[in-house]
Amino acid sequence: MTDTPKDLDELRQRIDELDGDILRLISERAACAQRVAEIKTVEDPQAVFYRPEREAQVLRRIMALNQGPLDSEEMARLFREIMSACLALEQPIKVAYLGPEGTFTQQAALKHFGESALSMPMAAIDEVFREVEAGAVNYGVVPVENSTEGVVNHTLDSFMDSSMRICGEVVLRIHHHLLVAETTRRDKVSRIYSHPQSFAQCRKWLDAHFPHAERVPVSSNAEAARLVKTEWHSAAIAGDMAAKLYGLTRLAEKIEDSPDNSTRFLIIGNQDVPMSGEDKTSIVVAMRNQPGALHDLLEPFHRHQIDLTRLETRPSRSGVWNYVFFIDFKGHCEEPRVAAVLEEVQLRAAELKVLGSYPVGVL
Ligand SMILES: C=C(O[C@@H]1C=C(C(=O)O)C=C[C@H]1O)C(=O)O
Repeated sequence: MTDTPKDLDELRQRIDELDGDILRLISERAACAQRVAEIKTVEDPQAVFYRPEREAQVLRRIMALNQGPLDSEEMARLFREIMSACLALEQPIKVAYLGPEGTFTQQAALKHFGESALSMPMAAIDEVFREVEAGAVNYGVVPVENSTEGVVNHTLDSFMDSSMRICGEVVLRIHHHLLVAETTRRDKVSRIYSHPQSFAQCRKWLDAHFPHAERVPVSSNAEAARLVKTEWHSAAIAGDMAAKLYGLTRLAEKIEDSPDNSTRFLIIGNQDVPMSGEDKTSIVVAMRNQPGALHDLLEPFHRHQIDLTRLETRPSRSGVWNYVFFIDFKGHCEEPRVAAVLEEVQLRAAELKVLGSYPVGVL
């Protein structure tokens, strides 16, 4: 922009011009993405258009280039939607998530794939796995750990019986609100519905503000929001998606006890994701039950200076090995250093399964 427009009319004219430019550029970008899809289809008629590593690179580049005034995350969010719409031109991506509609998992699915994805609620985590395995959907989204409540065991257990790969991760800041309906008598709230995890995450706030209200655990936050619609003396603890879905208003906002309450979700699919430049790998390892087993398992990571980001233990269900370890670490299995560690672990372990290498969550 050479000279600064001075009055409102001029500014609005300039905005119209810029919108025209943006429109033209987005259309040109969409045409390029369509062309990429055509080339992919010629190479392989069954080609998967969605490329997690490429999308992560696009978003990271945008964040690095951004100079404001919008913050980088906001800018990446806009580009996330542009990519989502471009991809949907070819085929809207189908994503199964742990439902019902209005849960944080749906929010995570849309944050990762954008609003043009078709998201389908499933009743349980193993159903999400089954839908992906059966090819009914392209990907699945399941919660795996919460910063205050810890690991989601169902998800880890599902990986033990499944051949699904991890294709990505997404971290969502979890904000809980106390929600009421238009008909709720706000001064007479005597019952609060929520998911047990959300109750746990808001326990101190509830003790301070609603010590006498009955806390009724239900299967999801969205279910809690639905129930509130029918009862004048009830409130729900749930997030923005559920509030919007059921037309509830916030009696109190962000009532979670820990201000950086977040949940990590995994994207599961049946694709091996190439390197993006900033990746993580997840493995599950069964060790023989003998003294020093955990030390033997971790020693190669230490020696090759590989950063562990998570270690979980689950009882093995086979009975032969007592415990299995879920390990996340920085790096991609195609990197020589990571390949070397995995080879060593393989020798020491009773069983090793690489669940996937995938881009570190960008948004
Ligand atoms: C265009 C491509 O395909 C898809 C669309 C992308 C985009 O709009 O930038 C990026 C990765 C893929 O999910 C590609 O592989 O480059």
